[in-house]
Amino acid sequence: MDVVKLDQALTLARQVADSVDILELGTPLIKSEGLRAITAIKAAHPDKLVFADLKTADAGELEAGLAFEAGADLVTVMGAADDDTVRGAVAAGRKYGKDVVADMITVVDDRVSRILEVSKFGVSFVEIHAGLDEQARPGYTIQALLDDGQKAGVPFSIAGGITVETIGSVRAAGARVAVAGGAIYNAKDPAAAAKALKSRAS
Ligand SMILES: O=C(CO)[C@H](O)[C@H](O)COP(=O)(O)O
Repeated sequence: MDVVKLDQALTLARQVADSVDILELGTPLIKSEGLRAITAIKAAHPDKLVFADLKTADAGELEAGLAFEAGADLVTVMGAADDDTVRGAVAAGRKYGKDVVADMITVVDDRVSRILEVSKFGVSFVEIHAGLDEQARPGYTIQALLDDGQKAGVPFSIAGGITVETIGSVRAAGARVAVAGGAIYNAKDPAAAAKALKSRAS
Protein backbone atom coordinates (compact mmCIF):
# COMPACT_ATOMS: atom_id res chain seq x y z
CA MET A 1 0.00 0.00 0.00
CA ASP A 2 2.05 2.89 -1.36
CA VAL A 3 -0.54 5.46 -0.37
CA VAL A 4 0.36 8.23 2.04
CA LYS A 5 -2.71 8.62 4.23
CA LEU A 6 -3.92 6.14 6.80
CA ASP A 7 -7.56 6.49 5.78
CA GLN A 8 -6.61 5.60 2.19
CA ALA A 9 -4.70 2.57 3.46
CA LEU A 10 -7.58 1.41 5.64
CA THR A 11 -9.97 1.72 2.69
CA LEU A 12 -7.60 -0.14 0.38
CA ALA A 13 -6.98 -2.88 2.94
CA ARG A 14 -10.72 -3.39 3.35
CA GLN A 15 -11.22 -3.56 -0.42
CA VAL A 16 -8.55 -6.22 -1.00
CA ALA A 17 -8.62 -8.23 2.23
CA ASP A 18 -10.46 -11.19 0.73
CA SER A 19 -7.72 -11.72 -1.88
CA VAL A 20 -4.47 -11.15 0.01
CA ASP A 21 -2.56 -13.00 2.72
CA ILE A 22 -0.32 -10.09 3.70
CA LEU A 23 -1.07 -6.37 4.00
CA GLU A 24 2.13 -4.46 3.31
CA LEU A 25 2.46 -0.85 4.46
CA GLY A 26 4.72 0.92 1.98
CA THR A 27 7.65 3.01 3.16
CA PRO A 28 5.96 6.33 2.19
CA LEU A 29 2.89 5.43 4.26
CA ILE A 30 4.98 4.71 7.36
CA LYS A 31 6.98 7.92 6.85
CA SER A 32 3.78 9.91 6.43
CA GLU A 33 1.68 8.43 9.20
CA GLY A 34 4.22 6.84 11.52
CA LEU A 35 4.05 3.60 13.45
CA ARG A 36 0.41 4.22 14.33
CA ALA A 37 -0.44 3.13 10.79
CA ILE A 38 0.92 -0.34 11.54
CA THR A 39 -1.16 -0.54 14.72
CA ALA A 40 -4.31 0.63 12.93
CA ILE A 41 -3.99 -1.82 10.03
CA LYS A 42 -3.31 -4.73 12.39
CA ALA A 43 -6.28 -3.76 14.56
CA ALA A 44 -8.55 -3.64 11.51
CA HIS A 45 -7.19 -6.94 10.09
CA PRO A 46 -5.96 -9.11 12.96
CA ASP A 47 -6.28 -12.20 10.74
CA LYS A 48 -3.77 -10.88 8.17
CA LEU A 49 -0.01 -10.69 8.35
CA VAL A 50 0.99 -7.04 8.51
CA PHE A 51 4.23 -6.22 6.76
CA ALA A 52 6.00 -2.94 7.57
CA ASP A 53 8.25 -1.97 4.68
CA LEU A 54 10.68 -0.02 6.85
CA LYS A 55 13.66 -0.42 4.47
CA THR A 56 15.86 0.02 7.52
CA ALA A 57 19.38 1.18 6.65
CA ASP A 58 20.86 1.45 10.17
CA ALA A 59 19.97 0.63 13.78
CA GLY A 60 18.33 -2.61 12.68
CA GLU A 61 17.42 -3.95 16.09
CA LEU A 62 15.93 -0.66 17.27
CA GLU A 63 13.85 0.03 14.16
CA ALA A 64 12.59 -3.52 13.73
CA GLY A 65 11.69 -3.65 17.43
CA LEU A 66 9.64 -0.44 17.11
CA ALA A 67 7.62 -1.92 14.26
CA PHE A 68 7.09 -5.24 16.02
CA GLU A 69 5.92 -3.39 19.16
CA ALA A 70 3.46 -1.51 16.95
CA GLY A 71 1.98 -4.76 15.64
CA ALA A 72 3.99 -5.71 12.56
CA ASP A 73 4.43 -9.39 11.72
CA LEU A 74 7.18 -8.78 9.18
CA VAL A 75 9.59 -5.91 8.54
CA THR A 76 12.16 -5.14 5.87
CA VAL A 77 15.80 -4.30 6.43
CA MET A 78 17.95 -3.20 3.51
CA GLY A 79 19.99 -6.08 2.16
CA ALA A 80 22.60 -3.46 1.20
CA ALA A 81 22.93 -2.29 4.82
CA ASP A 82 25.81 -3.12 7.12
CA ASP A 83 25.89 -6.79 8.11
CA ASP A 84 25.31 -5.82 11.75
CA THR A 85 22.20 -3.86 10.79
CA VAL A 86 20.72 -6.99 9.22
CA ARG A 87 21.82 -9.11 12.17
CA GLY A 88 20.28 -6.57 14.57
CA ALA A 89 16.91 -6.68 12.81
CA VAL A 90 17.03 -10.48 12.94
CA ALA A 91 17.76 -10.30 16.69
CA ALA A 92 14.61 -8.19 17.14
CA GLY A 93 12.65 -10.69 15.07
CA ARG A 94 13.80 -13.50 17.35
CA LYS A 95 12.89 -11.48 20.44
CA TYR A 96 9.34 -10.85 19.23
CA GLY A 97 8.87 -14.15 17.36
CA LYS A 98 8.38 -12.25 14.08
CA ASP A 99 9.93 -12.23 10.62
CA VAL A 100 12.61 -10.09 9.02
CA VAL A 101 12.94 -9.76 5.26
CA ALA A 102 16.08 -8.46 3.56
CA ASP A 103 15.05 -6.05 0.80
CA MET A 104 17.58 -6.36 -2.02
CA ILE A 105 16.52 -3.06 -3.65
CA THR A 106 19.60 -1.17 -4.98
CA VAL A 107 21.73 -4.33 -4.90
CA VAL A 108 22.21 -5.03 -8.59
CA ASP A 109 25.86 -5.99 -9.00
CA ASP A 110 26.43 -9.57 -7.92
CA ARG A 111 23.02 -9.64 -6.26
CA VAL A 112 23.04 -13.40 -5.81
CA SER A 113 26.21 -13.27 -3.65
CA ARG A 114 24.67 -10.70 -1.32
CA ILE A 115 21.41 -12.68 -1.17
CA LEU A 116 23.38 -15.70 0.00
CA GLU A 117 25.26 -13.62 2.59
CA VAL A 118 22.18 -12.05 4.18
CA SER A 119 20.34 -15.37 4.14
CA LYS A 120 23.01 -16.71 6.50
CA PHE A 121 22.18 -13.95 9.01
CA GLY A 122 18.77 -15.52 9.64
CA VAL A 123 16.32 -13.45 7.62
CA SER A 124 13.09 -15.31 6.86
CA PHE A 125 13.39 -14.57 3.15
CA VAL A 126 14.92 -12.05 0.79
CA GLU A 127 12.87 -9.65 -1.32
CA ILE A 128 14.33 -9.41 -4.80
CA HIS A 129 13.12 -5.97 -5.71
CA ALA A 130 13.24 -3.36 -8.42
CA GLY A 131 12.00 -0.10 -6.92
CA LEU A 132 9.58 2.34 -8.49
CA ASP A 133 12.39 4.49 -9.95
CA GLU A 134 14.15 1.49 -11.50
CA GLN A 135 10.85 0.24 -12.94
CA ALA A 136 10.27 3.63 -14.58
CA ARG A 137 13.38 3.31 -16.75
CA PRO A 138 12.84 2.23 -20.37
CA GLY A 139 13.31 -1.47 -21.03
CA TYR A 140 12.64 -2.61 -17.47
CA THR A 141 11.43 -6.21 -17.10
CA ILE A 142 10.92 -8.41 -14.08
CA GLN A 143 12.90 -11.28 -15.58
CA ALA A 144 16.27 -10.43 -14.00
CA LEU A 145 14.64 -10.61 -10.56
CA LEU A 146 13.18 -14.05 -11.29
CA ASP A 147 16.49 -15.32 -12.67
CA ASP A 148 18.36 -14.27 -9.51
CA GLY A 149 15.74 -15.88 -7.28
CA GLN A 150 16.17 -19.16 -9.09
CA LYS A 151 19.97 -18.91 -9.03
CA ALA A 152 20.12 -18.11 -5.31
CA GLY A 153 18.03 -21.11 -4.27
CA VAL A 154 16.92 -19.54 -0.96
CA PRO A 155 13.38 -18.44 0.04
CA PHE A 156 12.52 -15.22 -1.78
CA SER A 157 9.77 -12.79 -2.65
CA ILE A 158 9.54 -10.65 -5.76
CA ALA A 159 8.56 -6.96 -5.91
CA GLY A 160 8.91 -4.85 -9.00
CA GLY A 161 5.76 -3.91 -10.81
CA ILE A 162 4.06 -7.32 -10.74
CA THR A 163 0.97 -7.42 -12.95
CA VAL A 164 -1.72 -9.93 -13.77
CA GLU A 165 0.39 -10.83 -16.82
CA THR A 166 3.60 -11.51 -14.85
CA ILE A 167 2.40 -12.97 -11.55
CA GLY A 168 2.23 -16.49 -13.03
CA SER A 169 5.93 -16.34 -13.87
CA VAL A 170 6.68 -15.17 -10.33
CA ARG A 171 4.98 -18.25 -8.95
CA ALA A 172 6.63 -20.50 -11.53
CA ALA A 173 10.06 -19.16 -10.50
CA GLY A 174 9.39 -20.41 -6.98
CA ALA A 175 8.74 -17.14 -5.13
CA ARG A 176 7.24 -17.51 -1.68
CA VAL A 177 5.51 -14.13 -1.85
CA ALA A 178 4.47 -11.88 -4.73
CA VAL A 179 4.36 -8.23 -3.68
CA ALA A 180 1.88 -6.29 -5.82
CA GLY A 181 1.51 -2.55 -5.32
CA GLY A 182 0.62 -0.36 -8.27
CA ALA A 183 -1.28 -3.14 -10.03
CA ILE A 184 -3.78 -2.96 -7.16
CA TYR A 185 -3.77 0.58 -5.81
CA ASN A 186 -3.73 2.20 -9.26
CA ALA A 187 -6.55 0.00 -10.56
CA LYS A 188 -10.03 1.45 -11.01
CA ASP A 189 -11.34 -1.45 -8.96
CA PRO A 190 -8.66 -2.54 -6.46
CA ALA A 191 -10.78 -5.41 -5.15
CA ALA A 192 -11.18 -6.89 -8.64
CA ALA A 193 -7.48 -6.34 -9.39
CA ALA A 194 -6.41 -8.14 -6.22
CA LYS A 195 -8.81 -11.01 -6.98
CA ALA A 196 -7.45 -11.37 -10.51
CA LEU A 197 -3.85 -11.41 -9.24
CA LYS A 198 -4.69 -14.00 -6.59
CA SER A 199 -6.42 -16.26 -9.11
CA ARG A 200 -3.34 -16.25 -11.36
CA ALA A 201 -0.99 -16.83 -8.44
CA SER A 202 -2.73 -19.90 -7.03
O1 LIG B 1 8.50 -1.21 -2.01
C1 LIG B 1 8.06 -0.65 -2.99
C2 LIG B 1 8.76 0.46 -3.64
O2 LIG B 1 10.00 0.68 -3.06
C3 LIG B 1 6.76 -1.12 -3.56
O3 LIG B 1 5.83 -1.22 -2.54
C4 LIG B 1 6.93 -2.45 -4.24
O4 LIG B 1 7.83 -2.29 -5.32
C5 LIG B 1 5.62 -3.00 -4.76
O5 LIG B 1 4.99 -2.06 -5.58
P1 LIG B 1 4.90 -2.24 -7.18
O6 LIG B 1 4.14 -3.52 -7.43
O7 LIG B 1 4.15 -1.00 -7.63
O8 LIG B 1 6.33 -2.32 -7.65
